[in-house]
Amino acid sequence: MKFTKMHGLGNNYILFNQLDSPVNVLREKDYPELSRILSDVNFGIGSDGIILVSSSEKADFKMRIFNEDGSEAKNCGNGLRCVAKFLYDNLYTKIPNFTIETLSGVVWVEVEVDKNTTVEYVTVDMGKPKLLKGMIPMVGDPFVSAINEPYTFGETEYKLTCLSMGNPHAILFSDNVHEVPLEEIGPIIEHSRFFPDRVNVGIVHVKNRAEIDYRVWERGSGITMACGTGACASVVAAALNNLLDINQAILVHLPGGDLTIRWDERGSVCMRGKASYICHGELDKHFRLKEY
Ligand SMILES: N[C@@H](CCC[C@H](N)C(=O)O)C(=O)O
Repeated sequence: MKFTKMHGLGNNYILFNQLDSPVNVLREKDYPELSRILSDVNFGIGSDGIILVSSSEKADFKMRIFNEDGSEAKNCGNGLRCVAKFLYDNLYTKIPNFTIETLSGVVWVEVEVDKNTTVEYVTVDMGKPKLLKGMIPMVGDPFVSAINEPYTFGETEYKLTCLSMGNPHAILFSDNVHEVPLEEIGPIIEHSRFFPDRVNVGIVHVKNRAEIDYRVWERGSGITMACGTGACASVVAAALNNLLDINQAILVHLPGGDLTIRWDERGSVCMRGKASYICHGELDKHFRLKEY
């Protein structure tokens, strides 16, 4: 089983290309375990999860993503940019814009190549944010949204703005993204009773009306260097709290680098950023690295 390890701003995934092999050596029930084993930084390869790329009946290609803990997510912004780069660089498409099916729907991507004609930047139309509690999902009236609503965790109250970008995000605002102990409150909020499917937790500092800082605790993976859907969710959350001017490109600073996000309130959220290779390799039938 050949793999390619890639990252989008340090958010790193082990990608399995299932486009060429009609006989899939992996079975559906193997994926969660494979993700847990390979993601382990001490005994595996080390990653935030695995990504499967295959053909689709609804779009040009299909992507599935499993977190480090083996849970399957419906969407992954950084993963989509990696998959788009992989597909174009490896000549699975010669057209710079194409569609990818995810479990949360079909997205449109566009690649920009550098002077070596390999993909440098990818823009993804991440679709419309889902703002109603029932669609996130979170507890409470399913037909209202959670904008700067107080929630208590233990002794501490946090004001959360929650929405789904295909996967659920809870955003809280702070004057400094490093001031809030994300390692402590991330898992508490992720597993709290307010979010039946758990949640990704983000801290946002609004620097000015076109620029934010963002740190994330990812559902199923913990602290990561970046989260694409989370960056989109942060911009939407800040706009809903009237802290940003929408209909313009917002610069999002993440620990692993920058993304540009644009949300037209009537429509989709568009994300533009880089994707990169880390290494290629091969696994044996016990999911261990093949040595050469
Ligand atoms: N890092 C991703 C999101 C991956 C899935 C997430 N942890 C979840 O379970 O919802 C991104 O770039 O969007």
